Amino acid sequence: MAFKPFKLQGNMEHPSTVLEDLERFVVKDAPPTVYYIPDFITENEESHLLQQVYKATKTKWTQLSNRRLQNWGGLPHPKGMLGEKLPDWLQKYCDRISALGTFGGKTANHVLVNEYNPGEGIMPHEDGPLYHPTVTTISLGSHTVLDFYRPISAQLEDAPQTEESRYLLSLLVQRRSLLILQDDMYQRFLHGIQGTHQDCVTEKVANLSAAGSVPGALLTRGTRVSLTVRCVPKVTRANLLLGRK
Ligand SMILES: O=C(O)CCC(=O)C(=O)O
Ligand SMILES: [Fe+2]
Repeated sequence: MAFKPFKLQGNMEHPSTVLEDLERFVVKDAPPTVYYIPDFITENEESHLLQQVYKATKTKWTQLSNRRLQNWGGLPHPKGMLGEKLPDWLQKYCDRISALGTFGGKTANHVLVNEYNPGEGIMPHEDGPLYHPTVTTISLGSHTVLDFYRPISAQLEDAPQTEESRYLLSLLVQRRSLLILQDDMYQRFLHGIQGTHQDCVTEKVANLSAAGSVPGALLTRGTRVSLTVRCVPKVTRANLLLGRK
């Protein structure tokens, strides 16, 4: 496939118009709603973003058992996030993604940077209620496969629910793509990434053709850095926390 960077002029004054433009990127074989936009950023932007991520001081990283992360914008909290100004290199992408109408006219103010080495992943989880129910992800450096699961249900039958039995579908997320999850794919289903070195592409990958792959393909993972761009609607200012006007 010829390399054609994604072009879509976002317009914050008419976010719904732009969401209509996004319709051609809807993944139809998945529950509502997944938008998968290949080549959302150029190769130059990808290397620039990776440079910025790796410029951060060592203390900016939090090492977890199966990945490491940087948190930008503040720590989301039920009582409100104490907002921190985003660096320009992240603000630019928050603005660009928000201009697509993804956050209902609001602007993203929070970015989680996750780094996964081959063999690393993230347990199935929900992103929860602290965010506007939309998650958008830019992938850098390598593809990954994101797996979706039905929630554990209160059941009357006796069959135990395994991760395998709850498995719904997968999305192949290529480097430089933008993934947008909303509605049931945000609110209802869980998502996770298996800690493997290679992905075998199956028919359960709902965005096969958009991601330029075929069933049976074997994809070797490199180090992937993801930028998870979200909007935390409830933000507090330091003064408010200190009881000042
Ligand atoms: O790296 C990804 O694409 C997923 C990250 C994720 O699920 C999260 O940060 O909540
Ligand atoms: Fe998540």
